[in-house]
Amino acid sequence: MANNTLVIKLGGTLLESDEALTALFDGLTQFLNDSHRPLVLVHGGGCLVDDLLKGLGLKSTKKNGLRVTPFEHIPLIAGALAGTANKQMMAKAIAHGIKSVGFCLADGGMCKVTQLDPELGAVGECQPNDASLAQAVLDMGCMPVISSIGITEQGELMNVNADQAATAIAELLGADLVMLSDVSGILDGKGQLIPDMTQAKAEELIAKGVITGGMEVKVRAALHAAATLGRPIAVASWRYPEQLSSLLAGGAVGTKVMA
Ligand SMILES: Nc1ncnc2c1ncn2[C@@H]1O[C@H](COP(=O)(O)OP(=O)(O)O)[C@@H](O)[C@H]1O
Ligand SMILES: CC(=O)N[C@@H](CCC(=O)OP(=O)(O)O)C(=O)O
Repeated sequence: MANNTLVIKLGGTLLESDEALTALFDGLTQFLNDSHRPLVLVHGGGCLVDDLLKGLGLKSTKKNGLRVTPFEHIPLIAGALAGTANKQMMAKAIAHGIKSVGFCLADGGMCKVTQLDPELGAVGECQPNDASLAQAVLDMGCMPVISSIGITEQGELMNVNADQAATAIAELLGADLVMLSDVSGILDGKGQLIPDMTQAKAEELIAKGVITGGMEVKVRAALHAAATLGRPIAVASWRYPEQLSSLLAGGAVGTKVMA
């Protein structure tokens, strides 16, 4: 049987606008009604973490797009991502009549998470592991809503970049992957949308400093998923929900990342 599961990664800045979040869920509801495809959401929430840490007078830095996460910050970050962000996404789903279940990467052993680099602190690297819980939830007609908090085999909480988490979940389920961010796709040095992205082109633009920070992490994650899943990964905006059905039908919206 063909697997037509779709994983959508939602960038956290979406949570800063209730209007944009509602419009996006209107589009998702329409998509679910029209296509009846199993849908999984993986979400970020970096902006919520920024606000929380700033409010508490704590400094937070990023290294190559990844948040340096001192172990004393991880309970707060887990609260913002697996708590606030996850439940705000679920709340919007429920208000749209979409039955959903909120998870982190550790639930049911979905993903194996290990510490990425001691210099980054409690930052995790994520591998797909056990699909049975997510699949059972999809088979029940519910939508998994997954945050990027993971737990190591030693029982330590880890902060995983949400693009890397979405890639692992798409690989776990053999699903299509669409990454929705606050930009219309990958942009060139003049701010113009690049319709197609390959590994070679990405390396060139990263070396030139055109693709930086969070987008560098996203592009590398998308290239990884495109290679392992053998299909293009879309990077597009959550700002234009009216383009969602065309995008989800494989139309030319945003950037198509190919291995
Ligand atoms: N070449 C590029 N094209 C588009 N965005 C870029 C590029 N280089 C850096 N960026 C930055 O990457 C951001 C998107 O990454 P990120 O903030 O991690 O998004 P999200 O939270 O949606 O995952 C953009 O808002 C932009 O500031
Ligand atoms: C390690 C790391 O960088 N973790 C991210 C997790 C959240 C995230 O990726 O959120 P967005 O998708 O909204 O950017 C962070 O702490 O910001």
